Amino acid sequence: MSTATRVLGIEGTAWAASAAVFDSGTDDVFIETDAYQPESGGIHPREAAEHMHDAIPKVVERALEHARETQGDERPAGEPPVDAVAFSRGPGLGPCLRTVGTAARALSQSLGVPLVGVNHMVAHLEIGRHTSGFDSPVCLNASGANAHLLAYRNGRYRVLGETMDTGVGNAIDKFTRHVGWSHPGGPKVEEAAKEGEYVDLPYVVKGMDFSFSGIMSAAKAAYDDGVSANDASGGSSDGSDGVPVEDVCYSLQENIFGMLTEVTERALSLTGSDELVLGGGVGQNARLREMLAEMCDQRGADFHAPEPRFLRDNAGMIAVLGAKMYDAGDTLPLEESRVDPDFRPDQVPVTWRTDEPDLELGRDRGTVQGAEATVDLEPDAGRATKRREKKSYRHPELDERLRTERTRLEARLTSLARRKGVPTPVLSDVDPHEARLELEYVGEDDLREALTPERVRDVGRHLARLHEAGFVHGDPTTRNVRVNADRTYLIDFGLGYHTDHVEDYAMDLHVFDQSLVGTADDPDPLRAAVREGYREVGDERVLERLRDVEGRGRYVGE
Ligand SMILES: C[C@@H](O)[C@H](NC(=O)OP(=O)(O)OC[C@H]1O[C@@H](n2cnc3c(N)ncnc32)[C@H](O)[C@@H]1O)C(=O)O
Ligand SMILES: Nc1ncnc2c1ncn2[C@@H]1O[C@H](COP(=O)(O)OP(=O)(O)OP(=O)(O)O)[C@@H](O)[C@H]1O
Ligand SMILES: [Fe+2]
Repeated sequence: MSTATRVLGIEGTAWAASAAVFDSGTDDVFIETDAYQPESGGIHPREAAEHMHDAIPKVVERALEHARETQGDERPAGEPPVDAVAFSRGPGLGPCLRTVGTAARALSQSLGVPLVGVNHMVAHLEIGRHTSGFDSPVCLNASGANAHLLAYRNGRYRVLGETMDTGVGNAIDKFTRHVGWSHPGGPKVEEAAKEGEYVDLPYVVKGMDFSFSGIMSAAKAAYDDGVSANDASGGSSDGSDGVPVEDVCYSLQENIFGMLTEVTERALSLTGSDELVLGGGVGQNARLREMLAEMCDQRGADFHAPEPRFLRDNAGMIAVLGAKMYDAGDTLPLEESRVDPDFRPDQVPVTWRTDEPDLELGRDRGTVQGAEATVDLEPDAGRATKRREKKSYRHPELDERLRTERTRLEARLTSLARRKGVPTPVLSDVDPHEARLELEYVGEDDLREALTPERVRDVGRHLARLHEAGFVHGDPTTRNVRVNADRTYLIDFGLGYHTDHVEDYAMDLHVFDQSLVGTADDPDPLRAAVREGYREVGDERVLERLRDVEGRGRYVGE
């Protein structure tokens, strides 16, 4: 008797009407996809749902035919060709999800097998874990409607960082619509970029979060009017007065993928993981893969990108995760099988993993590789020397700009913070052109290794003090706080800036919050503590805005 599990997967969250069969015995994944192609503009939810309605029965039939043909002797004729029907429950476009949900329920009934409800974004991640064989990777999901970093901890995939506005593919697609190219835009930008040169565009990261709206408006303006920070060029090759479209495409890729690579490196540094997998349709982009591979290579991490058929939306990933869930007994009663357009990956109880990774978090000595810098630590001499090394994955012009700017800012804000009563290292030397700082060695441990509610409350007070003084830290993570028996120091101010916007203050707290979620087994008491500390010193409106930031449905849609 065979112990292999066979699962039919169905995917239809947006554009891909797809069915697949996964056999855990042979590891074979058969995928049949019928893509929806809008006649003009982007994806129309109703039209897409009609496509699902027409195409799903056909792709399912072909997948089941394949299952029957390869059935072998273990499954007597007359028995169902699969053990379960797995389907994407969300996130995605409501009309599409409902159409596919109905089809999946009907199939589960007619085949007489259980239903498995899969989170599409977790499937994007798990397919990479499956094909890489990695134990506990950080995952970058770069898809159309989403962009986020996930890491497993204590029974959940935690969101370490994410887009504050649109998904990465949707951002690119909006630009290509603006220039009149057909959907999807990603491959066309990739092609055009091959002929492009670098022009300055905005670059926005906040800890492990990031935003695309500023860069996309700037890209459109550059294309329309030639408004670019270092504009010296003439007309564009296609008749408008702006920057040549190839240059905009090239620079969009350099900045957007540079941002994604930077936040990914920060997530590796924060979690202590040395494995990365990529997921989502934008992962098919060769430049993004090149940047991630180079970054991983330089920090000694392993990088895996699944083959393209597993990156873009496909039912193969739904079938593979469906089989793991089925084997764990994680099936879905019909009456609870409602779809959820806003289904977040961190809502999913991870039933199919029993292993808890042991992150090797040790006390740092000698030379430490942060996400941005190499730091020589000499506790006995009381000195830390920080160098922002060149990042070869980044365009040299952008790289130079970021390293110099951040070194200057770190020097200035580290000192300013101390004057405002927040413990920080004393600065003894700074060289912005070499991107080098010499600082006092502070604390005994990173907060990450010594998390207590008291210390976290301290951080809340410290952040409030910075905000009262009109600036943000920019990257307050549990690794950028140093602690000893009686003090809690903030370090690494390179992403800080002056601002009087409540939104920026709330984001600062949100970044710290997400790092707690990413590093603590039981983050809730700590999350409460940071708010208590903040409330003692800071403005209640910031905490109110924080609730808004958290409540924003940033998933799906444009
Ligand atoms: C919820 C679900 O419906 C959604 N699916 C989705 O976005 O489809 P996906 O196949 O993962 O990604 C499609 C996106 O991937 C982009 N894309 C495809 N090839 C690309 C390339 N070579 N370079 C850049 N982007 C590319 C497209 O422009 C499009 O925006 C999601 O996963 O967020
Ligand atoms: N002044 C200091 N005193 C003691 N330890 C320090 C000091 N500065 C840095 N470190 C240690 O080195 C690590 C990396 O430093 P830092 O955060 O400044 O670099 P980074 O590359 O910006 O890192 P990341 O982006 O990952 O936070 C810190 O987490 C801390 O453990
Ligand atoms: Fe997707």
